[in-house]
Order: sequence, then structure tokens, then C-alpha cells
Amino acid sequence: MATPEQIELRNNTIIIVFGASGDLAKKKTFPALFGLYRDGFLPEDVKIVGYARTKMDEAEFYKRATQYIKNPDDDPAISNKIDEFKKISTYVSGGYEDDPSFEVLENRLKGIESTYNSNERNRVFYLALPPSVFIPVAQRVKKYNYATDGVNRIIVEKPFGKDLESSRELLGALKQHWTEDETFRIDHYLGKEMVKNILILRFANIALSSAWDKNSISNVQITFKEPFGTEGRGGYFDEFGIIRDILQNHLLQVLSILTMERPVSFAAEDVRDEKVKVLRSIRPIVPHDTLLGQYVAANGKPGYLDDDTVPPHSTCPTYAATTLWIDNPRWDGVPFILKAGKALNEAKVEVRIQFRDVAKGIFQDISRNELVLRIQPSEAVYLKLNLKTPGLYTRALPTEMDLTYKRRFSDNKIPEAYEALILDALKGDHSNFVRHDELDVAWKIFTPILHWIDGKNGPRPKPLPYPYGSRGPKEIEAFIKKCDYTRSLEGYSWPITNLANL
Ligand SMILES: NC(=O)C1=CN([C@@H]2O[C@H](COP(=O)(O)OP(=O)(O)OC[C@H]3O[C@@H](n4cnc5c(N)ncnc54)[C@H](OP(=O)(O)O)[C@@H]3O)[C@@H](O)[C@H]2O)C=CC1
Ligand SMILES: O=C1O[C@H](COP(=O)(O)O)[C@@H](O)[C@H](O)[C@H]1O
Repeated sequence: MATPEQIELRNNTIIIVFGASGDLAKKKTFPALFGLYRDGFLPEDVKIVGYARTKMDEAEFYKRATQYIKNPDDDPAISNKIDEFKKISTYVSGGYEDDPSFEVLENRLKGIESTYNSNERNRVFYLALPPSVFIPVAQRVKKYNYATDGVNRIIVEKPFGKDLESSRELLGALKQHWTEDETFRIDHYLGKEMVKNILILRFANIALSSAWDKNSISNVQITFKEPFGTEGRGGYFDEFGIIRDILQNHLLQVLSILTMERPVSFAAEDVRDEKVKVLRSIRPIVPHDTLLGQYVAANGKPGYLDDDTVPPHSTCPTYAATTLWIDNPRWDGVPFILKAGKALNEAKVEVRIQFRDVAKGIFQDISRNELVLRIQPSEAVYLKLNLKTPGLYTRALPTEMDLTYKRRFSDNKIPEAYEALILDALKGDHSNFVRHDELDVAWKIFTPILHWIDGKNGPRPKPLPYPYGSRGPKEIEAFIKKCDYTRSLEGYSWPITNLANL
């Protein structure tokens, strides 16, 4: 028999979005809810209630909530669906720390539920809010808005804390009101198609799984690049920095799936048990294995410190590279480089697994094999291989087997990460959410380096400058070389190599 947490919510459900006026809500949460609604994945007769402090009428709320929904060709069918979506949505304005506002919300929820044909009431509370108000909201929702005859779920966003201690405090405070089964900690990278693909790619392909260890793999890079700066989010960002924003959560999650042992099943606890196990084998990061950067004005674009919302002289890193070491028999000695930066030359997130050299002898100057998982944009898996150069002589040429999703699966829509995760939460499936012990061990790995950056044990380290729109600090080349990364033969270019250049 299904336990309450495994129940799929099919009807009598309200989704309440706190922080409905914010950046995340308008860019990701509402478009994802719309995508699920349009495709018939939300519970029957679902209702959506936006909640935030901002006073606005429903017209303004609808404008904000639907402004990022894509309808490039003005398709009337989608326009009609957007109109229907507005009809199932409503807005309540109220504070996050004042009790009467939650009573007002409760009356609105009861009003909606009074039309139900049964006593069942399911409520999903989505906290698209800054962490400073997670607890006051979680506590008041439990007190005033918890449905007694149905299922309650709470979805919380990252960052969950600023270090090990604050994360434990937050976890403890939330646990007083919400059980682990009711809690869904989102890391939206776990909802991305290519991240979900890693389990299949690794464990359903014997050719790959047998080469998946220190004997075959030299080094691994997990890279996040964004072509824009903190524009408008400088205040938030400066408090957290790139490590808390991207590495400690998104990239570490990818790393854990990439390196864990095979789980007994795809069940949430089996997968998360294995992730925790490998995370526990990772050494805390040290300054020697870390490179920090901060973007400066270039190409007509402002530097980080030119942002009015950033404190003058801030040393907050907008770029970071760190090498992680896993102390277990599979990965002993293999460097895992996590790199992330804002205001770089392109938008790209990828995993690059570089294999070891083949024995020399018949080969002198030969490129290494690389398996690349391009998480975004344009999802792809490609394997860099050496082939014989076409022609009348024998020479190895670097090339690749390329599985670009757009070409391979032309009729298959790849869901947005938030669509996949909200649907999982409605189904009660925790597999792609972060468990409390996963979070704890993730903070253990990163807390020492974060305290060093925050100047807790001495002067704050000064980040290396890099121009807006560049590839990051120039020192990164030497940093990855130190980890045994070697570039492909000069002259190789993707997708077409001109043999005359080799
Ligand atoms: N934006 C993004 O792309 C992503 C964001 N996240 C996470 O989602 C959460 C929300 O992010 P985002 O929407 O960008 O944040 P916002 O700064 O836009 O905050 C969301 C809403 O919360 C309210 N708010 C803002 N600051 C405060 C404050 N100091 N005290 C109380 N309420 C406040 C505001 O609503 P009002 O004043 O109307 O009440 C605001 O509209 C964060 O935890 C963030 O880390 C995660 C992934 C991506
Ligand atoms: O969590 C965050 O992620 C976004 C990047 O998300 P993506 O899905 O577009 O890759 C990042 O811009 C933001 O700073 C961070 O908080």
C-alpha cells in the first residue's frame, strides 16, 4: 500500500507559490506550472495561488506570471491555454512573518476548497523565496495552512544555508514543522534531462561502465559557464558567491551521480544512499586546490564592482575552480575539477571525462579519448575517438561520435528541469530531490574553503581579475594542466576538421 508521501496527487490540489513576485517564480516556476498544465500533467481541477508581499491586482499578477511563457509564433491554441491558466490562478498579498496574513491565505484556500466534492484537501507549498524567510514561512504555513484531510508537501529552494552550521540550524528548524517525507529540497540540476541521463548512460552500457574508474580515467571537468554577470542580483549574489550559488549544489550533485556506485534500484532511497556514500569519501577542499576570479569591465560591459547593488571593494568570487579528490578504490588519485563562472564567453554546462593515454610505441602524438556530456544548451553526448586519417597514409586523427539530441530525437520535447521536478513532487517521488544527509555532507566538503574565502581565519583571498566575456582568469589553463588535463591535437575542430590544418 502506498504511504502518504508516495501518493500521486491527482485531484483536490492547490499549489501555493510563495515569492510569487520574484525572479525565480516568473522565470521558472510559473512557466513550468504552465508547461505541466498545458500538457495535462497537473492534477484535475488544480488551482494555483501566488503569494508575496508586493501589492498588485490580479491583472498585474497574471502579466508577471505569464511573461516568460513562450509562444513565439503566437499560436492561438497556446494563447487559449494561457488564458485558461490565468483562470485557475489567483494572488494573495501578505507578509512572511505576520500571522494575520496567513489567516487571510487560509480563508482564500478554504474558499477554493469549498467547491470540492469530497473532504480530501491536498496542498503543495512552493517556497520561491530567499533563505532568510524559509523558516518563518514554513512555520506559519504549518500552523495556519496545513490541510488536515489530505497530503501536504513543501518545496524549498537552494541555497539551504551558508555553511555546515547554518545548514544544520535550518534543517533542524524546518524539521520541527515538516517531516522529511513532506519536504522536497530542490536542486534544479537534478531535473535536467542530461543529468538524469547519467544513471542510464553509466549503468546500462557495459562498454562505459567497465572503463569508469581510475584505471581508465585521467581527470574529469564539470563546467558551468554563463555569458552574463550578476546584473540586478548583485545584492543576493554578494552574500553567497559562485561556490554557494553553483558548485556546492548543482555541480556537486552532478559529480555525485557521476561517481557513485550502482544503486540496488532506482528507488529514491537506494539512489540517495549511494550518493551520500561517495560524497562522504570526498576530502574537504583546500585553498591549494582552488582558483578564484572576479570579472572586470570589458567589451562595453560593466565589472562586478560596477554593479550598484554590490558593496565597494567586495572580494566575492564570480568565478571558481576547485579540484575534488575521492578517497575510495574506484577514484583514488583522479582529480575532479568543478568550474563555474559568470560573465564568461558563452553559455555552456558540460561534463568532460578525459581518459588516460594509450601506450606510446606505435603512436607518438595522439589525442586522448574524451566523453563529453553537454548538459546545456543543445543536449548532446559525444565521444572523442582517434581514427585513421582518410587517405593513402596511416595516421591517427582525433574525431568524435556525436549524439546531439536535436538531430537524434527530432520529435522529442525535452522537459524543463522545473517541470520534471514539480511533477515528481506531485507524485511524491524524492529521487531527484536532496536528502538531509546529502546536504550535510555537501556542506562538510565546502565549508572550510568557504570560511577561508569569507576571511574567517585570516585575510580574505583576493580573486583574480578576468575580463567580462572572456574564458575566465588566464591562470585556469595552468590550473587544469596541473590536474593532468591535456588538450586535443592542435588543428582538431568540431564539428568539421580540415585535414590541411593537421
Ligand atoms: N532566480 C533564479 O534563477 C533562481 C533562484 N533560486 C533560488 O530561489 C529563491 C528565490 O530566488 P529569486 O526569485 O531569484 O529571489 P528574489 O530576490 O526575486 O525573491 C523572491 C521574492 O521574495 C521576496 N523577497 C525578496 N527579498 C526578500 C527579503 N529580504 N525578505 C523577505 N522577502 C523577500 C520578494 O517578494 P515580495 O517583496 O513581493 O514579498 C521577491 O519577489 C532563492 O532561494 C534563490 O536562491 C534557485 C535557482 C534559480
Ligand atoms: O541556481 C542558479 O542557477 C542559475 C542557472 O540555472 P540554469 O538552469 O539556467 O543553468 C544561475 O543563473 C543562478 O545564479 C543560480 O542561482
